[in-house]
Amino acid sequence: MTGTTEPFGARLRRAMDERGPLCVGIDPHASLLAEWGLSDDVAGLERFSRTVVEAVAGRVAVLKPQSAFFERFGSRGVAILETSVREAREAGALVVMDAKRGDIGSTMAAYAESFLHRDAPLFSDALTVSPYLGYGSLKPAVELARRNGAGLFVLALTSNPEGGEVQHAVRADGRNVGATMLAHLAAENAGEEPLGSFGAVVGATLGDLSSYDLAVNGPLLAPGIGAQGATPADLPRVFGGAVGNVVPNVSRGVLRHGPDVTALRAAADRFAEEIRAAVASA
Ligand SMILES: O=C(O)c1cc(=O)[nH]c(=O)n1[C@@H]1O[C@H](COP(=O)(O)O)[C@@H](O)[C@H]1O
Repeated sequence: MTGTTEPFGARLRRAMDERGPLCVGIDPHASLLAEWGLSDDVAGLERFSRTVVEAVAGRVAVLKPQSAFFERFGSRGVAILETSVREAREAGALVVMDAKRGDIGSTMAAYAESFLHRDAPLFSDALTVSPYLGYGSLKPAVELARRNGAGLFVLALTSNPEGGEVQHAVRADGRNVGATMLAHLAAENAGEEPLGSFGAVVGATLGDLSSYDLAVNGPLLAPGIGAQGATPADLPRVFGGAVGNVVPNVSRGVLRHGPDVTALRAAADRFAEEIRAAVASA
């Protein structure tokens, strides 16, 4: 299969192999707009996003716009998000929309239509979703993603210290909630080659995860490198044998080098090289 009907997992595997697995976040924090000498308004947002796309969309596998920073500006911010998604995809990057959606099934279907329907203005290659209304509540998103060659990243073991109170909670069967989400994803991706389209979010900050079965036959989006303290060198220790399926995300660690396009590119290239070396050493 070719084009957008080819499953996300296959497209992602190819992009990771060709470009390396780095995912750069487009996170236009107000503080970064200020550091870049931009105004905290729609014009500043547009300049910021355009610059990031121009700098890295032609060289990294994945760009991950964080929707909240665009929604902050209302409909005009969302219009810029639409443009960023389109331009990043045109430049050859896959786009993971970081909107962390999650709701009861019927409403989840509408969220899925917003990001995973090919005719939607915000159609993205994949979407981050929260399974904490129950993994089954995500079913409409799973089904629409499958039909459209898109993917999901399900929050399983998040990078923030507060996540443990939910994700480490132990169920009656002795398995914790995060591990349960990983097991659902492994079932979703069973038999898919070269890689399933349903990934987990697993923080790079979490230390040794050897008690978890990370072999979900899908990508593992790993935020936490850079500003949250993890480094590329941590990846083999944290992810063990699953490190080859890890998509490490760096947002502020790259973005703080802007607004100069060359400096942003150089920062992304440095992370990409450190990640390549770390994965190769595993
Ligand atoms: O889903 C995510 O991307 C995500 C999950 C998670 O567990 N932790 C986490 O930091 N993120 C996102 O990853 C990005 C991390 O940004 P930096 O800390 O600046 O690299 C932000 O956009 C977060 O919203």
